[in-house]
Amino acid sequence: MNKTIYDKRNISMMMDLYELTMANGYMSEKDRNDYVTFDVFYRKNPDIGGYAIFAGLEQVIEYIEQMHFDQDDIDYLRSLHLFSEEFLEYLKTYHFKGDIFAFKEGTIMYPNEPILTVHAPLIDAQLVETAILAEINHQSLIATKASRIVRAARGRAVSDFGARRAHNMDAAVYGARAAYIGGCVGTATVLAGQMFDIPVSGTMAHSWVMYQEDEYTAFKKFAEMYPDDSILLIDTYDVLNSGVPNAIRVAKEVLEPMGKRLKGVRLDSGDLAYLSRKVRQKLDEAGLEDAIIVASNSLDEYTINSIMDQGGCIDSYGVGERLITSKSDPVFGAVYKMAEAEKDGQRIPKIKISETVEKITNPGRKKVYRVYDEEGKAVADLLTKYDEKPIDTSKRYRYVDSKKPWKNMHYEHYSVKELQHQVIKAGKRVTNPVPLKEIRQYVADQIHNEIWDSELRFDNPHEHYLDMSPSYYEMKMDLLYKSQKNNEEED
Ligand SMILES: Nc1ncnc2c1ncn2[C@@H]1O[C@H](COP(=O)(O)OP(=O)(O)OP(=O)(O)O)[C@@H](O)[C@H]1O
Ligand SMILES: O=P(O)(O)OC[C@H]1O[C@H](OP(=O)(O)OP(=O)(O)O)[C@H](O)[C@@H]1O
Ligand SMILES: O=C(O)c1cccnc1
Repeated sequence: MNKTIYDKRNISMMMDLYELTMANGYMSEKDRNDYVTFDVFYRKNPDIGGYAIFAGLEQVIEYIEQMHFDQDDIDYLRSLHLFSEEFLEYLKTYHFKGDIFAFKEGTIMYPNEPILTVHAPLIDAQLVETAILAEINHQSLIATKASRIVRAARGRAVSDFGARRAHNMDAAVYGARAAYIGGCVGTATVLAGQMFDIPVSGTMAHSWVMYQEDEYTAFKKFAEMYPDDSILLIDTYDVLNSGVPNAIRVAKEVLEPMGKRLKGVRLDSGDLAYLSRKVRQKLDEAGLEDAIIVASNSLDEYTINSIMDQGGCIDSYGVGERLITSKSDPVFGAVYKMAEAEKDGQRIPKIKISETVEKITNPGRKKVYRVYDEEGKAVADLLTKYDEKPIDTSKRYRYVDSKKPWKNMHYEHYSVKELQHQVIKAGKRVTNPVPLKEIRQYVADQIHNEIWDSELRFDNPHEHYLDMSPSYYEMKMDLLYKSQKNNEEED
């Protein structure tokens, strides 16, 4: 079989040109083998929500481990007339040499905390920026959207129907992965099912009904072929006057004589709350109480919430375009910022100052903890310096609320969990891939057991606290003060 351009491409080249032009420049830095630290973080939750889900880590690890440049790549880069021969030679044997620490995939996360940290020689740390951000931004966005949609469905199943509306094939397949992590029960996308062991399912398209001489024949042929698995699309002509009566007739005339039950029907247009109630009534009257009603048509958490409020009788939602593109808020916005650089054996914290307070970064290598109350609810996240002594939870702990730093604040009767774990050591993975089902369960467990309800609500959710240890806060303030002083001296 011919290899397509998709299979032949070298994903190591999936980076912005400036990563390479900077790396080429770093070749002549005498300290280029010293380590630097970059943090990945994001600034606001999608859809003005109260949380997000960290997804895409496995693809980051795979990218890092495979990094290499083939002769074709070197030839192409040479043709750009931007790079020294020394740099091109260096790329020929390139592999990533640094360390990566990250939240476990599926961890609930909040703005402005380091969800992934790269600690690596300067060139290595720079080259991986684009791919890390692309993977984390995409899958975290879709996992978060899926989680919102699944919660709106209040226990009804949600399936990913998005492939055809995704921005391309990768977006469809990795989007299906992320949607499953976020709580979808499965996907219609066969390649995603095959690649990631996600349950696949489906119904039928309007073309099946339109191609046959009439709706009844279409339903009959399908039911004969798939007697255990027929979900009949009932809205091609007239849901209540034709679709439902034909579905009931097939259940009675075709399936019952085979000893089978009709699995269900699908609605794909009209007022889904009203129609589903009517359809339910008619199916029940015909003794088909166990037949399910699937609904689709440009659904998202807002329409599903509304349909649920209206008493819609829908057992399963198929959600496509608004999930796979996160249509209502399509940019996750995670960034990659330098936090620290080593020079002559000294660790120097770096801070990015901005006129906008939200854009001032959290400097230095750090640790991030989730703090739990006695009931196991996550009350806050906490940043400390990397080398602070471990937190002794038998004692009350003084922290700084960075929005109200003058207040004297303490945690009492609490426990903590460190959120970052090493996933790459000297360029090699040090954690096994986690089965997707486990990641999905981990997300569900946090949502059901750990997260405050006030963070889960769609309107005006509670903003999760990001606290700081006193010495971390002091270090940040000191850097801000020094940088202001330097600026004043320059003026
Ligand atoms: N009862 C309902 N409450 C809230 N939203 C609904 C309800 N029923 C359907 N919707 C949503 O309203 C929108 C209706 O869109 P649209 O007008 O395109 O559908 P339609 O009437 O079925 O037309 P078409 O046949 O072209 O799909 C969809 O996003 C659908 O999910
Ligand atoms: O609306 P979404 O959330 O994106 O869900 C996927 C949509 O894709 C299909 O429609 P399409 O018109 O592509 O094909 P069809 O003829 O099978 O309805 C399906 O019927 C859904 O309406
Ligand atoms: O199986 C279905 O019903 C389906 C799958 C993808 C898109 N729309 C519908």
